[in-house]
Formats: sequence, structure tokens, C-alpha cells
Amino acid sequence: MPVSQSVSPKTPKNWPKTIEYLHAPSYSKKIQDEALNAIVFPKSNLSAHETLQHAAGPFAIIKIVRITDSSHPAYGQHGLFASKHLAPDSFVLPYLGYVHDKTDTDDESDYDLSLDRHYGIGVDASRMGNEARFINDYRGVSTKGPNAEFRDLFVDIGNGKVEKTMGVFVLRAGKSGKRAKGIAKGEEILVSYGKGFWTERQTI
Ligand SMILES: C[S@@+](CC[C@H](N)C(=O)[O-])C[C@H]1O[C@@H](n2cnc3c(N)ncnc32)[C@H](O)[C@@H]1O
Repeated sequence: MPVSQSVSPKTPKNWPKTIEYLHAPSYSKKIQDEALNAIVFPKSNLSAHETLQHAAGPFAIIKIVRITDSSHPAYGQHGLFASKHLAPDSFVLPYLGYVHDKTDTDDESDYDLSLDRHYGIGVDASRMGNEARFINDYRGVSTKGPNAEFRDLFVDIGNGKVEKTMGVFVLRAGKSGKRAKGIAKGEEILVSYGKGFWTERQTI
């Protein structure tokens, strides 16, 4: 079901001046047509259960906050926090950035998220992106684990076409109802980057 959010031309509060704020993905010119066709394709090819949402920031439901708690492992950096209660399973925002293939990858980036494994396509928000680039990993922050996750998101871009991106969603409540409260107003939005992210960055 399409969901619309309020759109503003401004950049969000605490947005870094050196990073370009995006309202839509930015595509590398090096991506081959075959790979591009796996990302931008006719709406009629979407199966019924897949979601289709319009979303452009800045987003009022979240905010970028500087981490001032010295016990937080990302102390001195920024994180993304909920500005209102976010219900389980609800869409939060898209993860925008530079969409690139393996020939155009920044190996040093800490902001590169996989979009299509078959074609080796990623979304790198190190130099351009939106608020989603500030989402931290739950490790060392919360003993409750992550409260959100990245999922495929299909955006209607007009002319009968959809664009595959990554989206941030609140975790589902789960059978035990463990996550039934969703994310409270003021709570940090935390995902799991996966163990691989951290093992690749081990210095010893
Ligand atoms: C995608 S960025 C997240 C936003 C980042 N905090 C910022 O202000 O730009 C990923 C980086 O954030 C930091 N980070 C995120 N989660 C962390 C965690 N649980 N423990 C330590 N550092 C973390 C690490 O420096 C990591 O390379």
C-alpha cells in the first residue's frame, strides 16, 4: 500500500556540510544495463505482497543526534533516534546513497549496504545519503538487540516503473510479543550490521 510522508526541500538538523543530502538514489555511470534493469523495472513485474512506498526526506519521525554519552561505543559520532513512537513492522525511511557496482566500490567505506547480491550492487552513503546513514549497530549499545532492520523497498518512480532500494523498518512484534512496543519516542534506532562488518574491521 503506498505511504506518503511530508516532503521538505531542507536538509535535516545536524546534517554534515560535507555530505550531499539525497532525496533519491544517485547512480554510478559504470553500472551495466543488465544490472540497472534489476533495480529499475516495470511495476507490473512486482509480486502482490511486495510493498511500494513514496518517501523523501527530511523525515519528521526521526532525528540525527550527536552521541554525548561517553559509555556509548559511538561516543562523539552521531546516531538516529525516534522523534515519535514507531510501531512494530512500520516503515521508517529509505537508505539512500551512491548506487554502484563492484568496479566502483570504496573499500574503506563504513556506509556501504548491499542492494543486489547477484549483480554486486551496493548503496554507499559515505559521501552522499540521507538520515539512514547515521543508524548505528546495536552491539555495545543495547542488551535488547536491534530494534530495526534493512529490507528491500520498492519505490514508485512514475511512468509505470519501480526502483528497488533498501528501507529501514521497525522489527516485527514476533510470536512472543517481545517487540510488541516497537520503538519508543527518544529511543535510538539500532540495526545489526552483521558479524562480518566487525570481523572485517578487527585490527588484531
Ligand atoms: C554507518 S556509520 C553509523 C553512523 C556513525 N555513527 C556516524 O556518526 O556517522 C557506521 C560507523 O558508526 C560507528 N558505529 C556504529 N555502531 C557502532 C557500535 N555499536 N559500536 C561502535 N561503533 C559503532 C562505527 O564507527 C561504524 O564504522
